[in-house]
Amino acid sequence: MAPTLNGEVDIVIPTIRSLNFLENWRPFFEPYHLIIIQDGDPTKEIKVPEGFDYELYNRNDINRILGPKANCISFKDGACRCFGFLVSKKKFIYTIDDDCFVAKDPSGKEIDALAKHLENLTKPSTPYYFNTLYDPYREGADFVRGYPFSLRAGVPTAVSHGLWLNIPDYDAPTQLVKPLDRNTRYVDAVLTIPKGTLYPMCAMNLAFNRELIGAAMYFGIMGDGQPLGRYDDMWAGWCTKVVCDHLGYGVKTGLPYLWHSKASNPFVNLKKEYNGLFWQEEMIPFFQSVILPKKCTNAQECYLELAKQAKEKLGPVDPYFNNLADAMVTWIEAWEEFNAPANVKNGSA
Ligand SMILES: O=c1ccn([C@@H]2O[C@H](COP(=O)(O)OP(=O)(O)O[C@H]3O[C@@H](CO)[C@H](O)[C@H]3O)[C@@H](O)[C@H]2O)c(=O)[nH]1
Ligand SMILES: [Mn+2]
Repeated sequence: MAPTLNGEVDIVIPTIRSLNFLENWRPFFEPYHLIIIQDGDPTKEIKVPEGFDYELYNRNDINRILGPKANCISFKDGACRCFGFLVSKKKFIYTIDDDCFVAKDPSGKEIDALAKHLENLTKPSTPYYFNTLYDPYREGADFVRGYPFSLRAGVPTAVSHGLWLNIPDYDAPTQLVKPLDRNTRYVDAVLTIPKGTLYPMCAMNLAFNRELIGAAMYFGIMGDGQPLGRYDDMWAGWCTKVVCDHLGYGVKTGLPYLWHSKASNPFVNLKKEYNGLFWQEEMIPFFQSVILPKKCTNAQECYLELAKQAKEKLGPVDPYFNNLADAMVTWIEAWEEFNAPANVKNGSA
């Protein structure tokens, strides 16, 4: 059974809408602390349903707390959520969108998504050799015949990527041509993504070990004033995967599911994503060819090296990547300020 670990988990929610969805999660989220990032107009009053333990930050708070470094936190894009990762002091983060609800498994039972993520994160991963029965650490499963005993201890899990029933995480062109597509397929599986394989990470239903990989879970500069939006989680997913591969951590995908209720507007999304649809053809090969030096032994060091290589290799694609690489460095400066053991800053609003 999944551990509760409520003193060790923060739930981070970016929002431009309302937090009514929390009512649906009440039995599952009430024991935990919420960090809410209110995006858009900071003068708008946002209601948090009674009984939840939370801290809330709007743009004015972010500017006040980070000063000049606030320019590494996006405005008018879900990427703003990474401010919550920065100010958290917990070991684990679960981040979820405000249009996501509790899904049911095929037996009709409500899925406790956070509990399943914690189970994924507290059990090892197997990135070096694929187990054909998927997660060998699940009850009722094990390593299959031919699985080397030397690899059966696995490696620490840094990221748990959950999936979505109902509205799938499509890009704008796919949304435009398949507006009625709904995901009804519940696949009862958790897989470790093999070492050397990238994946499109979605932040709608995502958990990670902040101590292991938090410094690399930066969502970039997107949205207002930038030529790119909605690639926040993709960028963070590519960065964290290459860092996990280098440091020997695992990334899992599959269970748990949640119910994604609202399709964002595909025309608006197309405008935001437009450059990314071209640039991803350069970004992904870049990440596929990144080699991090042996001297990088933690997420911060890896991330600074990644920023350097991104500037060198992607800067010529578009000047945007020079700014993104600079923002990555600013993020690490902020991360070190907030997370230095001797200098733990109180980020409370
Ligand atoms: O300007 C904004 C826009 C949105 N948010 C908050 O971010 C999440 C996700 O937004 P939304 O539901 O509109 O987007 P989707 O297309 O369904 O989600 C996917 O796009 C990803 C890329 O950003 C995202 O991670 C995916 O899940 C909601 O909570 C919005 O309120 C925002 O803060 N600012
Ligand atoms: Mn959504």
